[in-house]
Formats: sequence, C-alpha cells, structure tokens
Amino acid sequence: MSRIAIKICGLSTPETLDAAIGAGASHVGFVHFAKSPRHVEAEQLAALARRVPGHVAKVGVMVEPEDALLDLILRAGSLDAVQLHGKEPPERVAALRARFPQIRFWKAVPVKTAADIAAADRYRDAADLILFDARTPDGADLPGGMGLRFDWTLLQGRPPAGPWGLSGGLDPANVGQAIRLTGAPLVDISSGVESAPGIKDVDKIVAFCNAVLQC
Ligand SMILES: O=C(O)c1ccccc1N[C@@H]1O[C@H](COP(=O)(O)O)[C@@H](O)[C@H]1O
Repeated sequence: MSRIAIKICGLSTPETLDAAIGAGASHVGFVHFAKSPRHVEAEQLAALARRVPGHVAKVGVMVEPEDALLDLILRAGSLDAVQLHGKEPPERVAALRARFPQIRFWKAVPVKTAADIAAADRYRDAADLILFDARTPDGADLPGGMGLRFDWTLLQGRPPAGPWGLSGGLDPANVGQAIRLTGAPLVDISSGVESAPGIKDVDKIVAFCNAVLQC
C-alpha cells in the first residue's frame, strides 16, 4: 500500500466499491446529498459499507447535515468519518465532534486563492482533517464533485499543520504532478474516475490508484 492515502469518493455500486478496495484505496466515500448524481440513500449506504474490510475507512460526504440525519446515519455504525462539504462553521464542526466522539469529522475547504488556504486555519482545532478542494462557481448545484482543480502551487512549500488532503479535479494523469507539487499525504477523487457524472469506471479507478502507488 502507498504511503499516500487514497480516497475514492462517490461510490454507489458493489462492483466499483470492490474495485477501489482491490486497487489499494485506503478510504472509500459515499455521498449523501440529494442534488448529487452520486447520492446514495441511507439503506444503500449501509449495505455498501458492510462490504468494506476493516483496514479501509468509510467516509460519508454530506452538505450542512442536520442532527436528525446524522443521528440516522451515524447510529447505524456505517461510517468512520464524515466529510462536511458545505458552509459549516468551525463551531458546528466542533459541536459534531463532541456529539459523535467515535466519528472523525473532515472539513472540505473551498480554494481559489492563497487567502482560502490561510482561512482553513480556523478549522484546525475543530476538524480531524482539512480537505482542500476547488471552489465551485457561485450558483453551482454542487459544492464539490465537479472535476474542478485549483492552483496547486498555492500549497507548494507550505504544508498545512495537521492532517490534510488534496481534492478537486484530480485524475490518473495529473495526480503524480499534484503529489509532487503539494506533498499531499491524502488524495481524493470522484469525477476523474468516472465515464459520466455518477458512473464510476473500474479501469480509471485502477489507473488512479496505480499512479498514486508509484509516487
Ligand atoms: O461528488 C459529489 O456529487 C459531491 C456532492 C456534494 C459535495 C461534495 C461532492 N463531491 C466531492 O468533491 C470532491 C472533489 O470531487 P472531484 O474529484 O473534483 O469530482 C470529492 O471529495 C468529492 O467526493
């Protein structure tokens, strides 16, 4: 297994989930957000999660989830971590971590400029991991999962303090360069291993994992 953690996100079928695990993913992600083409219902999420071996972490992607939804999904025991991908303030992240101490809470931070990287510091004490993702355009349907990348040189030579990951517009061809430029300890991908929005491609999943494993 690579020293770089790999999260394959937006999985919704047993076949593609098994392919991600077989190819060396350390993390698998399930999106629970109705507007997303990758949305999985709570029961489907639980069934997929049951296929995942203990050495692979299960991450649920949610956007400003309410307590009732988190209670429903997290009390089922299907997830190891929640990736908060909306405008959740640090206080909300900290409150959720206190309420669900067995779950790790990640915060996705939208990036376009150097100021966005600096602004992530306000989550340092609240979140277990900061995920730098490309900022999506104002008015976009989705806050992530659009295959957009940001200027990776913004992270060059400035490794964030604490656990972090790189996301947004990665694919099998560019992930090596992204890792070399940023030194990312974790890379996260969704659109770049799809043949169409929401349709994961097994060959692309394997190619992505192989590219990371070579770094
Ligand atoms: O994938 C989605 O539909 C999605 C919906 C809501 C919030 C986040 C979402 N995706 C996450 O965005 C990043 C980057 O994705 P991409 O590789 O650029 O397509 C990743 O964590 C996705 O899981």
